[in-house]
Amino acid sequence: MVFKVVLTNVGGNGGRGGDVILECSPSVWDFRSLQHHLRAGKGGHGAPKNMIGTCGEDKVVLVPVGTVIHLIEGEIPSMVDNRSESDLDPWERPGSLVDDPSLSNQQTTIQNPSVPEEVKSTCKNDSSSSHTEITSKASTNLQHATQAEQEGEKQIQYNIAELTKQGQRVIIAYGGEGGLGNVCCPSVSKKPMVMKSKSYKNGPSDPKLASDDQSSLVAGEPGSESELILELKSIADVGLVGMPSAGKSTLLGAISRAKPAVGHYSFTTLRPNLGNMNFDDIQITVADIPGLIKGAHENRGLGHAFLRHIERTKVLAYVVDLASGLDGRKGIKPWKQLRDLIIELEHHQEGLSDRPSLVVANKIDEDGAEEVYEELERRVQGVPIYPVCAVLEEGVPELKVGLRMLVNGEKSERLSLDKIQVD
Ligand SMILES: Nc1nc2c(ncn2[C@@H]2O[C@H](COP(=O)(O)OP(=O)(O)OP(=O)(O)O)[C@@H](O)[C@H]2O)c(=O)[nH]1
Ligand SMILES: [Mg+2]
Repeated sequence: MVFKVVLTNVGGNGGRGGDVILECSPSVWDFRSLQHHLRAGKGGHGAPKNMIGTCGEDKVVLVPVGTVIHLIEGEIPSMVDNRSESDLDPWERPGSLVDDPSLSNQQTTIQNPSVPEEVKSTCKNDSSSSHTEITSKASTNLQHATQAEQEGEKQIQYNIAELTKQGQRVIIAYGGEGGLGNVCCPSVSKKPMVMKSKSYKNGPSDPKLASDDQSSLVAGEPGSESELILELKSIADVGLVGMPSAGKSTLLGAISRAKPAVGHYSFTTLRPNLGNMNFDDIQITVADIPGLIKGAHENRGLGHAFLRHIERTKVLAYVVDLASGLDGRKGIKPWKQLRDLIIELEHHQEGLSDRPSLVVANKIDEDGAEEVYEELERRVQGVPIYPVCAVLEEGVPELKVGLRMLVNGEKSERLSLDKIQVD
Protein backbone atom coordinates (compact mmCIF):
# COMPACT_ATOMS: atom_id res chain seq x y z
CA MET A 1 0.00 0.00 0.00
CA VAL A 2 1.26 3.46 -0.82
CA PHE A 3 0.27 6.44 1.24
CA LYS A 4 1.64 9.87 1.70
CA VAL A 5 1.39 12.13 4.67
CA VAL A 6 2.60 15.42 5.99
CA LEU A 7 5.51 14.88 8.29
CA THR A 8 6.84 18.09 9.66
CA ASN A 9 7.60 18.58 13.27
CA VAL A 10 7.24 22.11 14.42
CA GLY A 11 8.88 23.65 17.44
CA GLY A 12 6.35 24.87 19.93
CA ASN A 13 6.26 27.54 22.54
CA GLY A 14 9.62 27.78 24.14
CA GLY A 15 10.78 24.33 23.11
CA ARG A 16 12.35 22.55 20.19
CA GLY A 17 10.14 20.18 18.23
CA GLY A 18 10.90 16.55 18.84
CA ASP A 19 12.63 14.41 16.23
CA VAL A 20 10.72 11.70 14.44
CA ILE A 21 12.45 8.36 14.81
CA LEU A 22 11.75 5.00 13.23
CA GLU A 23 12.62 2.05 15.42
CA CYS A 24 12.89 -1.53 14.22
CA SER A 25 10.70 -3.96 16.14
CA PRO A 26 9.91 -7.64 15.54
CA SER A 27 6.49 -7.15 17.11
CA VAL A 28 5.38 -4.98 14.21
CA TRP A 29 4.50 -6.47 10.84
CA ASP A 30 3.51 -3.58 8.66
CA PHE A 31 3.43 0.19 8.56
CA ARG A 32 0.02 0.47 10.13
CA SER A 33 1.36 1.83 13.41
CA LEU A 34 3.11 4.54 11.43
CA GLN A 35 -0.16 5.57 9.85
CA HIS A 36 -1.83 5.50 13.23
CA HIS A 37 0.80 7.74 14.81
CA LEU A 38 0.68 10.15 11.96
CA ARG A 39 -3.04 10.48 12.20
CA ALA A 40 -3.09 10.72 15.94
CA GLY A 41 0.03 12.83 16.35
CA LYS A 42 -0.05 16.39 17.52
CA GLY A 43 2.45 19.10 16.80
CA GLY A 44 4.03 21.26 19.41
CA HIS A 45 1.72 23.82 20.90
CA GLY A 46 0.82 26.25 18.17
CA ALA A 47 1.83 23.86 15.40
CA PRO A 48 -0.48 23.11 12.49
CA LYS A 49 -2.66 20.06 12.84
CA ASN A 50 -1.62 16.85 11.18
CA MET A 51 1.90 17.06 12.57
CA ILE A 52 3.60 14.33 14.41
CA GLY A 53 5.30 14.68 17.76
CA THR A 54 4.91 17.12 20.55
CA CYS A 55 7.10 19.97 21.51
CA GLY A 56 10.44 18.85 22.83
CA GLU A 57 9.42 15.21 22.74
CA ASP A 58 10.79 12.76 20.22
CA LYS A 59 8.26 10.64 18.42
CA VAL A 60 9.32 7.03 18.10
CA VAL A 61 7.37 4.95 15.61
CA LEU A 62 7.88 1.19 15.40
CA VAL A 63 8.47 -0.36 11.99
CA PRO A 64 8.89 -4.03 11.04
CA VAL A 65 12.13 -5.90 10.75
CA GLY A 66 13.18 -5.69 7.11
CA THR A 67 12.19 -2.06 6.58
CA VAL A 68 14.34 -0.47 3.92
CA ILE A 69 14.54 3.33 3.82
CA HIS A 70 15.14 5.13 0.52
CA LEU A 71 15.60 8.87 0.27
CA ILE A 72 13.96 10.71 -2.59
CA GLU A 73 14.59 14.26 -1.53
CA GLY A 74 15.76 16.25 1.46
CA GLU A 75 18.05 15.71 4.35
CA ILE A 76 19.74 12.37 4.81
CA PRO A 77 18.30 10.70 7.88
CA SER A 78 20.76 9.49 10.46
CA MET A 79 21.08 6.25 12.34
CA VAL A 80 20.79 6.85 16.04
CA ASP A 81 21.63 3.72 17.91
CA ASN A 82 20.84 0.09 18.36
CA ARG A 83 19.10 0.15 21.64
CA SER A 84 19.15 -3.56 22.01
CA GLU A 85 21.35 -6.06 20.28
CA SER A 86 19.24 -8.93 21.49
CA ASP A 87 19.31 -11.79 19.09
CA LEU A 88 16.35 -12.24 16.83
CA ASP A 89 15.05 -15.45 15.52
CA PRO A 90 16.75 -15.97 12.14
CA TRP A 91 13.33 -15.81 10.49
CA GLU A 92 12.96 -12.26 11.74
CA ARG A 93 16.20 -11.20 10.08
CA PRO A 94 15.69 -10.89 6.37
CA GLY A 95 18.57 -12.31 4.43
CA SER A 96 20.12 -14.04 7.40
CA LEU A 97 19.01 -17.46 6.30
CA VAL A 98 19.30 -16.79 2.66
CA ASP A 99 22.46 -16.27 0.75
CA ASP A 100 20.71 -14.79 -2.21
CA PRO A 101 22.75 -12.55 -4.52
CA SER A 102 19.72 -11.55 -6.55
CA LEU A 103 18.10 -10.12 -3.44
CA SER A 104 21.16 -8.22 -2.36
CA ASN A 105 21.44 -6.71 -5.82
CA GLN A 106 17.90 -5.46 -5.63
CA GLN A 107 18.36 -3.98 -2.21
CA THR A 108 21.76 -2.42 -1.88
CA THR A 109 21.66 -0.84 1.52
CA ILE A 110 24.09 0.71 3.87
CA GLN A 111 24.19 0.85 7.60
CA ASN A 112 26.11 4.10 7.87
CA PRO A 113 24.08 6.95 6.51
CA SER A 114 26.97 9.40 6.68
CA VAL A 115 28.25 7.75 3.50
CA PRO A 116 25.02 7.21 1.65
CA GLU A 117 25.02 5.15 -1.42
CA GLU A 118 23.74 7.04 -4.40
CA VAL A 119 21.41 5.13 -6.61
CA LYS A 120 19.53 5.97 -9.73
CA SER A 121 16.81 3.45 -9.45
CA THR A 122 13.21 4.31 -9.98
CA CYS A 123 10.58 3.25 -7.57
CA LYS A 124 7.15 2.69 -8.96
CA ASN A 125 4.19 3.52 -6.81
CA ASP A 126 2.66 0.11 -7.13
CA SER A 127 -0.37 -0.16 -4.96
CA SER A 128 -0.05 -3.92 -4.68
CA SER A 129 3.35 -3.73 -3.08
CA SER A 130 3.97 -2.94 0.54
CA HIS A 131 5.49 0.47 0.08
CA THR A 132 4.97 3.41 2.34
CA GLU A 133 5.95 6.80 1.18
CA ILE A 134 6.38 9.58 3.68
CA THR A 135 6.38 13.01 2.21
CA SER A 136 7.47 15.57 4.71
CA LYS A 137 6.77 19.00 3.37
CA ALA A 138 5.86 21.99 5.44
CA SER A 139 3.07 23.43 3.40
CA THR A 140 2.11 21.95 0.05
CA ASN A 141 2.58 18.34 0.93
CA LEU A 142 -0.74 16.94 -0.01
CA GLN A 143 -0.58 18.61 -3.40
CA HIS A 144 2.90 17.24 -3.88
CA ALA A 145 1.73 13.83 -2.88
CA THR A 146 -1.11 13.87 -5.34
CA GLN A 147 1.22 15.03 -8.06
CA ALA A 148 3.67 12.29 -7.24
CA GLU A 149 0.92 9.75 -7.35
CA GLN A 150 -0.12 11.00 -10.77
CA GLU A 151 3.44 10.92 -12.01
CA GLY A 152 3.62 7.38 -10.68
CA GLU A 153 7.38 7.32 -10.44
CA LYS A 154 10.01 8.83 -8.20
CA GLN A 155 13.75 8.87 -8.40
CA ILE A 156 15.42 7.32 -5.41
CA GLN A 157 18.58 9.24 -4.59
CA TYR A 158 20.01 7.16 -1.79
CA ASN A 159 19.42 3.89 -0.09
CA ILE A 160 19.63 5.02 3.48
CA ALA A 161 19.36 1.99 5.67
CA GLU A 162 17.92 -1.42 6.16
CA LEU A 163 16.54 -2.01 9.61
CA THR A 164 17.20 -5.61 10.44
CA LYS A 165 17.87 -5.60 14.16
CA GLN A 166 15.58 -5.01 17.05
CA GLY A 167 16.06 -1.52 18.45
CA GLN A 168 17.84 -0.03 15.43
CA ARG A 169 16.76 3.58 15.08
CA VAL A 170 16.85 6.17 12.34
CA ILE A 171 15.92 9.84 12.71
CA ILE A 172 13.82 10.65 9.69
CA ALA A 173 12.82 14.21 10.59
CA TYR A 174 14.43 16.70 12.91
CA GLY A 175 12.28 18.86 15.11
CA GLY A 176 12.09 22.57 14.39
CA GLU A 177 13.44 25.19 16.72
CA GLY A 178 11.06 26.38 19.38
CA GLY A 179 9.52 29.79 19.47
CA LEU A 180 9.68 31.91 22.57
CA GLY A 181 6.07 31.30 23.28
CA ASN A 182 2.95 33.35 23.68
CA VAL A 183 3.96 34.26 27.18
CA CYS A 184 6.74 36.47 25.88
CA CYS A 185 4.63 38.14 23.25
CA PRO A 186 0.95 37.75 24.07
CA SER A 187 -0.29 40.21 21.46
CA VAL A 188 0.99 38.11 18.56
CA SER A 189 -1.48 35.79 16.89
CA LYS A 190 -1.30 32.12 17.82
CA LYS A 191 -1.58 31.17 14.17
CA PRO A 192 1.39 29.01 13.26
CA MET A 193 3.95 30.24 10.85
CA VAL A 194 4.86 27.80 8.10
CA MET A 195 8.27 28.38 6.61
CA LYS A 196 10.02 27.34 3.46
CA SER A 197 12.26 24.33 3.33
CA LYS A 198 15.01 24.61 5.89
CA SER A 199 16.88 22.28 8.13
CA TYR A 200 17.39 23.05 11.79
CA LYS A 201 19.48 20.09 12.62
CA ASN A 202 22.70 21.95 13.21
CA GLY A 203 21.84 24.27 16.00
CA PRO A 204 19.63 27.25 16.59
CA SER A 205 17.92 29.03 13.76
CA ASP A 206 19.22 32.17 12.17
CA PRO A 207 18.53 34.98 14.69
CA LYS A 208 18.10 37.50 11.90
CA LEU A 209 15.44 35.39 10.31
CA ALA A 210 13.69 34.98 13.58
CA SER A 211 13.73 38.66 14.42
CA ASP A 212 12.39 39.48 10.98
CA ASP A 213 9.12 37.95 11.89
CA GLN A 214 7.72 38.10 15.36
CA SER A 215 5.30 35.30 14.75
CA SER A 216 8.12 32.79 14.37
CA LEU A 217 9.19 33.69 17.88
CA VAL A 218 5.85 32.57 19.09
CA ALA A 219 5.08 29.56 17.03
CA GLY A 220 8.46 27.96 16.55
CA GLU A 221 9.73 26.77 13.22
CA PRO A 222 9.16 23.74 11.06
CA GLY A 223 11.51 20.85 11.32
CA SER A 224 13.60 19.34 8.58
CA GLU A 225 12.06 18.04 5.41
CA SER A 226 12.71 14.86 3.59
CA GLU A 227 10.84 12.64 1.24
CA LEU A 228 11.30 8.94 1.84
CA ILE A 229 10.08 5.63 0.62
CA LEU A 230 9.80 2.90 3.18
CA GLU A 231 9.81 -0.54 1.72
CA LEU A 232 9.14 -3.79 3.49
CA LYS A 233 11.52 -6.36 2.18
CA SER A 234 10.02 -9.69 1.22
CA ILE A 235 11.16 -12.57 3.28
CA ALA A 236 10.65 -15.18 0.57
CA ASP A 237 9.74 -15.33 -3.09
CA VAL A 238 7.35 -18.24 -2.64
CA GLY A 239 5.20 -19.16 0.34
CA LEU A 240 3.91 -22.74 0.72
CA VAL A 241 0.42 -22.36 2.12
CA GLY A 242 -1.75 -25.27 3.15
CA MET A 243 -3.61 -27.10 5.88
CA PRO A 244 -1.65 -29.08 8.47
CA SER A 245 -0.12 -32.30 7.14
CA ALA A 246 -0.68 -31.37 3.48
CA GLY A 247 3.01 -32.10 2.95
CA LYS A 248 4.47 -28.57 2.82
CA SER A 249 7.64 -29.41 4.72
CA THR A 250 8.15 -32.59 2.72
CA LEU A 251 7.74 -30.52 -0.43
CA LEU A 252 10.26 -27.89 0.73
CA GLY A 253 12.74 -30.72 1.26
CA ALA A 254 12.01 -31.99 -2.26
CA ILE A 255 12.47 -28.69 -4.07
CA SER A 256 15.42 -27.39 -2.06
CA ARG A 257 18.22 -28.64 0.10
CA ALA A 258 16.41 -27.61 3.28
CA LYS A 259 15.69 -30.41 5.72
CA PRO A 260 12.63 -29.33 7.69
CA ALA A 261 11.03 -31.65 10.22
CA VAL A 262 8.25 -33.81 8.79
CA GLY A 263 5.62 -35.59 10.87
CA HIS A 264 2.40 -37.49 10.42
CA TYR A 265 0.72 -35.24 12.97
CA SER A 266 -0.59 -31.71 12.46
CA PHE A 267 1.43 -28.62 13.36
CA THR A 268 4.78 -30.29 12.99
CA THR A 269 6.03 -26.96 11.71
CA LEU A 270 5.65 -24.12 14.16
CA ARG A 271 8.13 -21.68 12.68
CA PRO A 272 8.59 -21.11 8.98
CA ASN A 273 11.47 -22.86 7.25
CA LEU A 274 13.32 -21.35 4.33
CA GLY A 275 14.97 -23.10 1.43
CA ASN A 276 16.48 -22.08 -1.89
CA MET A 277 15.62 -23.40 -5.35
CA ASN A 278 18.71 -22.99 -7.46
CA PHE A 279 18.56 -22.43 -11.19
CA ASP A 280 21.49 -21.57 -13.46
CA ASP A 281 20.64 -17.89 -13.50
CA ILE A 282 18.43 -17.30 -10.48
CA GLN A 283 17.87 -18.44 -6.94
CA ILE A 284 14.35 -18.50 -5.53
CA THR A 285 13.62 -18.50 -1.82
CA VAL A 286 10.77 -20.68 -0.63
CA ALA A 287 9.13 -20.48 2.80
CA ASP A 288 7.39 -23.47 4.33
CA ILE A 289 4.72 -21.79 6.41
CA PRO A 290 3.03 -23.57 9.33
CA GLY A 291 -0.35 -25.13 8.56
CA LEU A 292 -3.51 -23.04 8.57
CA ILE A 293 -6.88 -24.25 9.75
CA LYS A 294 -10.38 -22.89 9.45
CA GLY A 295 -10.68 -19.99 11.87
CA ALA A 296 -6.98 -19.13 11.59
CA HIS A 297 -7.91 -15.48 11.15
CA GLU A 298 -9.50 -15.66 14.61
CA ASN A 299 -6.15 -16.98 15.81
CA ARG A 300 -7.20 -20.63 15.90
CA GLY A 301 -4.09 -22.80 15.71
CA LEU A 302 -1.80 -19.77 16.16
CA GLY A 303 -3.36 -18.47 12.97
CA HIS A 304 -2.35 -14.83 13.31
CA ALA A 305 1.32 -15.61 13.70
CA PHE A 306 1.27 -17.96 10.70
CA LEU A 307 -0.82 -15.73 8.46
CA ARG A 308 1.55 -12.83 9.00
CA HIS A 309 4.37 -14.69 7.32
CA ILE A 310 2.33 -14.90 4.14
CA GLU A 311 2.22 -11.12 3.90
CA ARG A 312 5.88 -11.12 3.06
CA THR A 313 5.97 -13.59 0.21
CA LYS A 314 5.53 -12.66 -3.44
CA VAL A 315 4.04 -15.86 -4.84
CA LEU A 316 1.73 -18.39 -3.21
CA ALA A 317 1.86 -22.13 -3.75
CA TYR A 318 -1.26 -23.66 -2.23
CA VAL A 319 -0.42 -27.20 -1.15
CA VAL A 320 -3.44 -29.51 -0.91
CA ASP A 321 -3.64 -33.10 0.26
CA LEU A 322 -5.34 -35.21 -2.43
CA ALA A 323 -5.74 -38.10 -0.01
CA SER A 324 -7.68 -36.08 2.52
CA GLY A 325 -11.22 -37.38 2.86
CA LEU A 326 -10.50 -40.42 0.66
CA ASP A 327 -11.93 -43.88 1.40
CA GLY A 328 -14.16 -42.63 4.16
CA ARG A 329 -11.14 -41.17 5.94
CA LYS A 330 -11.58 -37.96 7.86
CA GLY A 331 -10.48 -34.86 6.06
CA ILE A 332 -11.39 -31.99 3.82
CA LYS A 333 -11.58 -32.36 0.05
CA PRO A 334 -8.84 -30.42 -1.81
CA TRP A 335 -11.20 -27.87 -3.37
CA LYS A 336 -12.66 -27.15 0.05
CA GLN A 337 -9.14 -26.85 1.43
CA LEU A 338 -8.48 -24.17 -1.20
CA ARG A 339 -11.69 -22.34 -0.45
CA ASP A 340 -10.99 -22.33 3.30
CA LEU A 341 -7.42 -21.17 2.79
CA ILE A 342 -8.48 -18.22 0.66
CA ILE A 343 -11.18 -17.26 3.13
CA GLU A 344 -8.62 -17.28 5.95
CA LEU A 345 -6.13 -15.21 3.97
CA GLU A 346 -8.72 -12.65 2.97
CA HIS A 347 -10.13 -12.39 6.48
CA HIS A 348 -6.66 -11.79 7.82
CA GLN A 349 -5.89 -9.11 5.28
CA GLU A 350 -7.99 -8.11 2.32
CA GLY A 351 -6.13 -8.79 -0.90
CA LEU A 352 -3.65 -11.19 0.71
CA SER A 353 -4.58 -13.95 -1.71
CA ASP A 354 -4.35 -11.58 -4.65
CA ARG A 355 -0.86 -12.51 -5.79
CA PRO A 356 0.52 -14.90 -8.39
CA SER A 357 -0.38 -18.41 -7.35
CA LEU A 358 -0.44 -22.06 -8.28
CA VAL A 359 -1.79 -25.23 -6.70
CA VAL A 360 0.30 -28.21 -5.68
CA ALA A 361 -1.85 -31.34 -5.64
CA ASN A 362 0.25 -33.45 -3.27
CA LYS A 363 0.16 -37.16 -2.39
CA ILE A 364 -0.76 -38.21 -5.93
CA ASP A 365 0.79 -41.60 -5.07
CA GLU A 366 -2.07 -42.48 -2.70
CA ASP A 367 -4.80 -44.85 -3.85
CA GLY A 368 -7.67 -42.96 -5.46
CA ALA A 369 -5.68 -39.70 -5.60
CA GLU A 370 -5.64 -39.64 -9.43
CA GLU A 371 -9.44 -39.40 -9.57
CA VAL A 372 -9.46 -36.68 -6.94
CA TYR A 373 -6.86 -34.79 -8.95
CA GLU A 374 -9.05 -34.98 -12.07
CA GLU A 375 -12.00 -33.69 -10.10
CA LEU A 376 -9.84 -30.91 -8.67
CA GLU A 377 -8.91 -29.84 -12.18
CA ARG A 378 -12.59 -29.65 -13.09
CA ARG A 379 -13.51 -27.69 -9.99
CA VAL A 380 -10.65 -25.18 -9.88
CA GLN A 381 -10.03 -22.84 -12.80
CA GLY A 382 -7.62 -20.08 -13.58
CA VAL A 383 -4.46 -21.38 -11.93
CA PRO A 384 -2.08 -24.17 -12.92
CA ILE A 385 -2.37 -27.33 -10.83
CA TYR A 386 0.70 -29.54 -10.45
CA PRO A 387 0.24 -33.18 -9.41
CA VAL A 388 3.12 -34.04 -7.13
CA CYS A 389 4.36 -36.78 -4.87
CA ALA A 390 6.62 -34.84 -2.54
CA VAL A 391 7.91 -37.97 -0.80
CA LEU A 392 9.20 -39.50 -4.05
CA GLU A 393 9.94 -36.11 -5.62
CA GLU A 394 7.66 -36.90 -8.55
CA GLY A 395 6.33 -33.90 -10.45
CA VAL A 396 8.87 -31.70 -8.69
CA PRO A 397 10.87 -30.54 -11.77
CA GLU A 398 7.67 -29.35 -13.49
CA LEU A 399 6.55 -27.58 -10.34
CA LYS A 400 9.89 -25.79 -10.06
CA VAL A 401 9.53 -24.48 -13.61
CA GLY A 402 6.01 -23.24 -12.79
CA LEU A 403 7.19 -21.45 -9.65
CA ARG A 404 10.03 -19.87 -11.52
CA MET A 405 7.64 -18.48 -14.14
CA LEU A 406 5.47 -16.92 -11.45
CA VAL A 407 8.41 -15.38 -9.61
CA ASN A 408 9.83 -14.02 -12.86
CA GLY A 409 6.48 -12.52 -13.76
CA GLU A 410 6.14 -14.60 -16.93
CA LYS A 411 2.79 -15.77 -15.55
CA SER A 412 0.56 -14.16 -12.97
CA GLU A 413 -2.51 -16.32 -12.44
CA ARG A 414 -4.30 -15.82 -9.15
CA LEU A 415 -6.65 -18.08 -7.25
CA SER A 416 -9.94 -16.60 -6.12
CA LEU A 417 -13.14 -17.92 -4.62
CA ASP A 418 -15.14 -17.44 -7.81
CA LYS A 419 -12.80 -19.86 -9.58
CA ILE A 420 -13.48 -22.68 -7.13
CA GLN A 421 -16.58 -24.80 -7.47
CA VAL A 422 -17.24 -26.39 -4.12
CA ASP A 423 -20.77 -27.84 -4.41
N1 LIG B 1 1.81 -40.59 0.62
C1 LIG B 1 2.38 -39.40 0.73
N2 LIG B 1 2.60 -38.86 1.94
C2 LIG B 1 3.18 -37.66 2.02
C3 LIG B 1 3.57 -36.94 0.88
N3 LIG B 1 4.10 -35.75 1.27
C4 LIG B 1 4.07 -35.76 2.60
N4 LIG B 1 3.51 -36.89 3.07
C5 LIG B 1 3.30 -37.26 4.47
O1 LIG B 1 2.36 -36.37 5.05
C6 LIG B 1 2.67 -36.17 6.43
C7 LIG B 1 2.76 -34.69 6.71
O2 LIG B 1 3.88 -34.17 6.01
P1 LIG B 1 4.53 -32.75 6.38
O3 LIG B 1 5.49 -32.42 5.30
O4 LIG B 1 5.04 -32.73 7.78
O5 LIG B 1 3.26 -31.85 6.29
P2 LIG B 1 3.12 -30.28 6.62
O6 LIG B 1 2.17 -29.73 5.64
O7 LIG B 1 4.45 -29.66 6.67
O8 LIG B 1 2.44 -30.32 8.06
P3 LIG B 1 2.44 -29.16 9.18
O9 LIG B 1 3.85 -28.76 9.44
O10 LIG B 1 1.82 -29.83 10.35
O11 LIG B 1 1.60 -28.08 8.65
C8 LIG B 1 3.97 -36.91 6.69
O12 LIG B 1 3.67 -38.14 7.28
C9 LIG B 1 4.56 -37.10 5.31
O13 LIG B 1 5.39 -38.24 5.22
C10 LIG B 1 3.34 -37.55 -0.40
O14 LIG B 1 3.65 -37.02 -1.48
N5 LIG B 1 2.74 -38.77 -0.40
MG1 LIG C 1 5.44 -28.78 8.19
